[in-house]
This record gives sequence, C-alpha cells and structure tokens, in this order.
Amino acid sequence: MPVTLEVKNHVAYVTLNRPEAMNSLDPESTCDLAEIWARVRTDPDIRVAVLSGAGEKAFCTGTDMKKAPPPTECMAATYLREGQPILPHMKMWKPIIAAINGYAVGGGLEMALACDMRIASSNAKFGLTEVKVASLAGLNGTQALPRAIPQAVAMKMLLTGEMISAEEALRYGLVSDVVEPSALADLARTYAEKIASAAPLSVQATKQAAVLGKDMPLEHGILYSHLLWGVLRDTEDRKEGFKAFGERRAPEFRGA
Ligand SMILES: CC(C)(COP(=O)(O)OP(=O)(O)OC[C@H]1O[C@@H](n2cnc3c(N)ncnc32)[C@H](O)[C@@H]1OP(=O)(O)O)[C@@H](O)C(=O)NCCC(=O)NCCSC(=O)/C(=C/c1ccccc1)CC(=O)O
Repeated sequence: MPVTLEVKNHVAYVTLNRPEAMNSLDPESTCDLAEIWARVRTDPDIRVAVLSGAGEKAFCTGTDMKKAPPPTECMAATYLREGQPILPHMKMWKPIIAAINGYAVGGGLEMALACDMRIASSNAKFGLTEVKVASLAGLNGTQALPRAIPQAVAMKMLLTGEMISAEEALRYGLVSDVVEPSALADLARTYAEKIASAAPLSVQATKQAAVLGKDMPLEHGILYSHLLWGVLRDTEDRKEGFKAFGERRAPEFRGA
C-alpha cells in the first residue's frame, strides 16, 4: 500500500509508504490519502492523527515527478469541479501532527504546513523547491510558509528553492521539537496520546477557535472562542472532567 493507516489508542498513524521514491506522491498515494483522511475525519474512535513517512530519509518530497500523469482535461474543468487535490482532504477539526523524519520538500512540506503540530528528526530538511522544476508551491506553500516563519527566510526559500536544516526550522519556529531520528516516533506517539486522552470535543473546538480565530480581528476571535466555550459548557465530558478532578482520578471522556 502506498499509504498505510493504523489506529491505536484513538490515534490514527498515517504513513506514506514509498521510501524507495522518498515517499513522493504518485496518483495512488493521493487517492489513498483522500480515503484515509475521510476515515480519520469521520471515525469517532479516532481523536488525533500522526502523518509520517516510511524509512529514515524522507517525510515526503512532493509530487512524484516520474509518475505524474499528463492532464486529460483542461485545468479549468478540474479546478472548478474538484478544486485542488490533497490538502482539502486534511481539513478537519481533529488535530494532525506531522512527524517529519527526513526531507519535507515541495508538496511534502506543504502537507506538513497543513498540519497543526510539526516535530522533526535532526536529519530533516525543509524546502519549497518547486521553482527548480518549473512549478509553484501551489497547495499552500506560497501562503502558509510566509505566515509560519519570518518573511525574509520564507521568501529566500520560495525564490531560491534552498532548503533549511532541522536546526534552522526549530530556530524559525517551523517545528516545535527536534529529536534524534530514533526518538521521533516515540515523541509523536507521546504528543498524540496526550491529545487523545483529553476531551475530544474540547480539543476540536480549541483547534477551531485557533484556526478560524487567526483570520479574525482579535475582538471577534475572543467573542467566537467564548461562544465555543459555551458550546462545550453543557457537555457530559465537561461534567466528567470537573468530577474526576474533585475525585482525584483520571477522567473518562466519551466525546459527548
Ligand atoms: C530530496 C532530494 C534532494 C534527495 O536527494 P538524494 O540524492 O538524497 O536522493 P535521490 O537519489 O534524489 O532520491 C532517491 C530516489 O527517490 C526518487 N525521488 C525523490 N524525490 C522524488 C520525487 N519528488 N519524484 C519522483 N522520484 C523522487 C529519486 O528519483 C531516486 O530514485 P532512483 O533514481 O533511485 O530510482 C531529491 O530526491 C530531490 O530533490 N527530490 C525532488 C524534490 C522536489 O523537487 N520536489 C518538488 C516536486 S513538485 C511538487 O511537489 C508540487 C506540488 C504540487 C503543487 C500544486 C498542486 C499539486 C502538487 C508541484 C507540482 O506538482 O507541479
């Protein structure tokens, strides 16, 4: 399978599984990802996802340029029917953690930018190299990178196609943690299981407030987050969270 899914302890582990091609995205991988993200979004047993690449060399190097099929119709027809591929399938309120275990290049970095948390191994490298192959970081790269890191660094990366190291990515805030390659999967699991042990509706509402609020004036964002707090106020899980605290025990959340 070009992409695999394993679900354990409410965590979906989504792994790009073409290490021989640096986990680049061929048409089958793109189809698999669409199905897998649909399952992650709708399966109530899944509370959080971890996206990673198989092997130790690459997270994902973007489009498989050796297997990209020639277009069968004009772009206007595809665009107006389907919009863009890949990232819309990742749109959900469940958090997604990118565990970047090597090269995150082109569409690979763009997928990582669409995730909510990014952690990396010390051998990771990050680049939007599309200009070098006569293309454009057209999933989200030209928009998301300058919003994620300092503009000057983002523009250097976008215009020259130069890559940055894991250490630089940490310094610029592109990733939150850098660890040895052998420690990355454990760290991803630790973060994912922490998120999965929290109340699922609370986690999803928190992501929604942060994601939607970012594009609102501050006052509107604060009002919106208060409304979301109100939505959560009467949930069974909130009662359980407060009760468990009083009884000095771990809460049992049901997402209700
Ligand atoms: C990442 C590298 C710098 C690593 O170099 P290294 O020398 O360590 O390893 P290689 O020998 O180069 O790679 C090993 C093996 O993997 C194959 N490989 C790697 N990446 C790809 C790829 N993207 N497509 C196909 N095959 C790949 C490589 O050919 C080797 O195979 P072998 O010869 O052993 O059979 C280096 O690999 C590198 O620079 N890779 C390319 C990175 C890149 O340019 N990525 C951008 C692609 S374009 C893109 O992602 C786009 C996304 C998009 C935008 C908008 C809408 C949809 C998608 C743009 C687009 O599609 O137009």
